[in-house]
Amino acid sequence: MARSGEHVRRLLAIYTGGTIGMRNREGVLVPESNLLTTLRKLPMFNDEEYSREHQLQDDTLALPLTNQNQRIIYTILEYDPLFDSSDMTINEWIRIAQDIERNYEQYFGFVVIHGTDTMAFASSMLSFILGNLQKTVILTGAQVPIHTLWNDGQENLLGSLLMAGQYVIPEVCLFFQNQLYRGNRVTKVDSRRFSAFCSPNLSPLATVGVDIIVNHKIMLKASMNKQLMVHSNMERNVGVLRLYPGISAALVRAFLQPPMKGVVMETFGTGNGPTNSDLLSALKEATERGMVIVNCTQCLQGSVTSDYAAGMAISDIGIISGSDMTSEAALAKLSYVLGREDLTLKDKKELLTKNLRGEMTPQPERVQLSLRNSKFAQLITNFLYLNCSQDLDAVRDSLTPTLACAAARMGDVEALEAIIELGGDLSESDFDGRTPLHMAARGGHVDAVQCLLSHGANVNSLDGDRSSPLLMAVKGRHKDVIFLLRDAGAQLSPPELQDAGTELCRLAASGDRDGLIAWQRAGADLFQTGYDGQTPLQVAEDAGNQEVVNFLKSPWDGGQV
Ligand SMILES: NC(=O)C[C@H](N)C(=O)O
Repeated sequence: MARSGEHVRRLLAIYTGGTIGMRNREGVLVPESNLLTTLRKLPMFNDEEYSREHQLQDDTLALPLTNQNQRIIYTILEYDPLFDSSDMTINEWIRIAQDIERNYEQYFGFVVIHGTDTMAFASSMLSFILGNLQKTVILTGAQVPIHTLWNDGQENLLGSLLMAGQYVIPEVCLFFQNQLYRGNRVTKVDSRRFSAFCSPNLSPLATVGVDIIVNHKIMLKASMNKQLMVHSNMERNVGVLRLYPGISAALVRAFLQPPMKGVVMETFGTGNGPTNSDLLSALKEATERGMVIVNCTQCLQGSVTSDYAAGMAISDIGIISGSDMTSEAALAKLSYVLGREDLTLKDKKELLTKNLRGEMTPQPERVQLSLRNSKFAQLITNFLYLNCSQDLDAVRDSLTPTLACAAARMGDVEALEAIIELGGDLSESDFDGRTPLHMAARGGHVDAVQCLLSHGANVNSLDGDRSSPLLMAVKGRHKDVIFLLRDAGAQLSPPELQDAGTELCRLAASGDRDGLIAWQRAGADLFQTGYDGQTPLQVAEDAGNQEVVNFLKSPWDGGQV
C-alpha cells in the first residue's frame, strides 16, 4: 500500500546497452549486464525501505518520494545480449517498440537506456515506428559509466525517470544533460562532453534546473482514442549519401543502384549540389526509376530552401526537400514512409513533404498562402473588399505586392486572380524590388507566368539586385518559362549579358549543357569570353567535355529541348 496522498507511477526501463552500464575489460569498455545491481546500491535510485515494505519484484526498484509526493517505481527489462549502440539496427529498434507495445497498458511511461553513438537514429526511428503514442517514451544514456565516481549517467537516468514519471509527453524524447528534446530533432554533436546532443532547429521540450520548465506549446498532442500502432514494416533499403565537392557521377550512380529504395542526400548550405550534368543525370535516372531522394542540408542548423540555381537544379529532377529535418530524422521517415505498402509512390512522396511527428517545421507561407484558403489572407481580403476609403486603398496597395509575390512564388494562379479582382497592380515590386513575375519565373511556374503576362506585368523589370525575370528562369533552367518570356519581349539586361561570359565558361567547365541551352534560349551569345579571355568552347575543350564541345560548335542543331 502506498502512504496516504502518495501517487504511484510505474515505469518500464528498457536497458539495451551503451556506455552507461559498461565496464572496462582488458582496456576497453564493453556492455555489462545487471544494471539493476548497480542501481540498487545507489540511494537516489533505490528507496530500500519502501522496496522491502512493499515487497517489490527482483527486477523492480522505487525512487525516493518526489517533492510532489510521487512514488516512481521502475522495472528494468534488460536485453541479452546488450549492445554498444554502434551495433543497433532497425531490427533492435522495432524490438524496443514491440516491448513497449506489449507493456503499454501496465506502465505510465517508458525509459529506453541506449548507447549515445546512434541514439539520435534510435529516437528518430522510434518516433516513426510508434504511431498514435499517448504515453511518454524517453531515451537516455551516458558518456561515462554510471558506476564511476564522476559520471553523467546518474543524472541522465534519474532525470529521465523523473520526467517520464511526472509528465505525460506523448512523444519519443531524448533526455541528456538536463534537457528533454524531441527525439527526431536531435543529433550527437560531441563525443566527449556531457552535453553530447543538440536539437538545432527546435528548442527543448523541457529544461530541468531548480525548476522544471516545460514548453507545452511545442509538444505534440496525443491522438486520443486511437490505439498505439507499431509500424514494424520499416524499409531497410534506405541510406545516406553525403555530397562533397567533386563527387563523381559514377560513385553516385553506384550508390543509387537497387536494392536501394530511398536515399537521404546531404547537400551543401541551403540544399545545393554540383550542377554538372553527369551528376544530375545520375540522380534523374534514379528518381525516374522510382528511387526516392530527400535533400537535407549538411549544415547543423537551418533549412533547405530554393534560393540558388544549384538547389533548383536538384529540385527540378524530382528530389524532395527535407526542409529542416536532421539526416537521422529524414532516414527514419524514409524508412517508415517507404514501408507503407498501402500507399502509391506518389502518395509516399507527398507524405514525405508533410510534418508527421514534429520532425520538420511546417512552412506556413508555403503550406497555405492562398487568398481563398488561408484564414489570414481571407481576413485581409474581406477587410479590403468591405472598406473602400482612400486609406484602405493605401493599405491594399502596400499589401498586394507582398501577397502577389508569395502567390507567384508558389505558382498559385487562383490567388493571383483574387489579387487582380481586388484591383492590385501585379507589376509592383515587394520590399526586395522583386515583382511577382520574378518569383513565378524563378519557380518555373508556367501558368502563373502566363497569368501575369496576360495582365500586363512588366516583362523587363529589374529587382533590387538588377536581375531580370528572364535571368531567374535561366538560373532555374525553366525552358518553357524562357520561351514565354522571350515571346513577350523579354531580354537579358545589358549588365546580365556582359557578365554572362564568365557564367557560360563555368557551365562549359562543368559540362552543363542544359545550363548553356537555357542561356542560349534567353539570347546570350555563347561565344563571348569569360573573365580570363577564354570562350566557353575553349574551356569545354580544355576540360574534355565532348558533349558540350559538340553543342557549342553547332548550338542551334544540338540545343533541342
Ligand atoms: N556513450 C556511449 O554510449 C557510446 C557507446 N559506444 C554506445 O553508443 O553504445
